[in-house]
Amino acid sequence: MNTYGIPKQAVITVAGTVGVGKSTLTAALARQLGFRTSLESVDHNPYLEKFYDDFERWSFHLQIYFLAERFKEQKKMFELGGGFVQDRSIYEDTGIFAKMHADQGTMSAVDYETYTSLYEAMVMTPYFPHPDVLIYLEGSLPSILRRIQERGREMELQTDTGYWETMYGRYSRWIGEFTACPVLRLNIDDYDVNDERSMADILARVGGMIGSRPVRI
Ligand SMILES: Nc1ncnc2c1ncn2[C@@H]1O[C@H](COP(=O)(O)OP(=O)(O)O)[C@@H](O)[C@H]1O
Ligand SMILES: Nc1ncnc2c1ncn2[C@H]1C[C@H](O)[C@@H](COP(=O)(O)O)O1
Repeated sequence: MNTYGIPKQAVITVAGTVGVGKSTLTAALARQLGFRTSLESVDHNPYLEKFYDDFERWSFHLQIYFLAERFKEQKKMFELGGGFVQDRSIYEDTGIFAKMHADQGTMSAVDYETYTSLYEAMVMTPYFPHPDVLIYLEGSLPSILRRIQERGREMELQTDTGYWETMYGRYSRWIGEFTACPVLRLNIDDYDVNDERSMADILARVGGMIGSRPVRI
């Protein structure tokens, strides 16, 4: 247990829409806590650029790839006994991305069914304890679009703004119904990743939420 009341085997997940600041906050919190990070790899993803080029053709491949990557990360966190800050949850892959593409017809019904049954089989394994706290990052759509712009990933810049707007709306509804673990909602205007006190304040709130609840790993 550290000064924030966060057990050393805890798993904290940072969730939120593309560009909101998950990776940046994940790194800052892990540094402050002395935890490891579990990060999404964009650079080595063999499907992501193809997917942005042609959603219909590559949706299923990409979702299976992300599922496999998340599963490997999940297994690693489990085997190392926790102590991780994780960039994005598996709940978002299924509850936001896969569902959005299935609903808008860029993933076929049969592919979505296959994906969902694989996901359900995976979460039934012992490697899938829920995170101790999920930090949900939120902010205004213009601020988030600005961040996507400034980060400058070509494939995202070439994607229609409507895609990010739809995703933004889906995230807002999704988090309102999310019950898998305790949620700390954090507005992106209310913290500074370069300020230790600001990070300590977030961690104290996380510690308060974990409180005496048993850590699952
Ligand atoms: N607290 C912050 N203040 C200002 N800019 C930020 C902040 N957090 C992230 N950014 C910038 O916003 C962009 C997206 O951040 P990133 O952490 O990659 O988002 P995500 O992982 O959610 O896609 C990056 O250019 C990053 O430098
Ligand atoms: N499950 C996913 N399906 C489609 N696209 C996804 C999924 N998970 C992440 N992505 C995309 C979105 C971004 O372009 C990159 C990285 O996400 P970020 O929110 O910037 O960490 O991958």
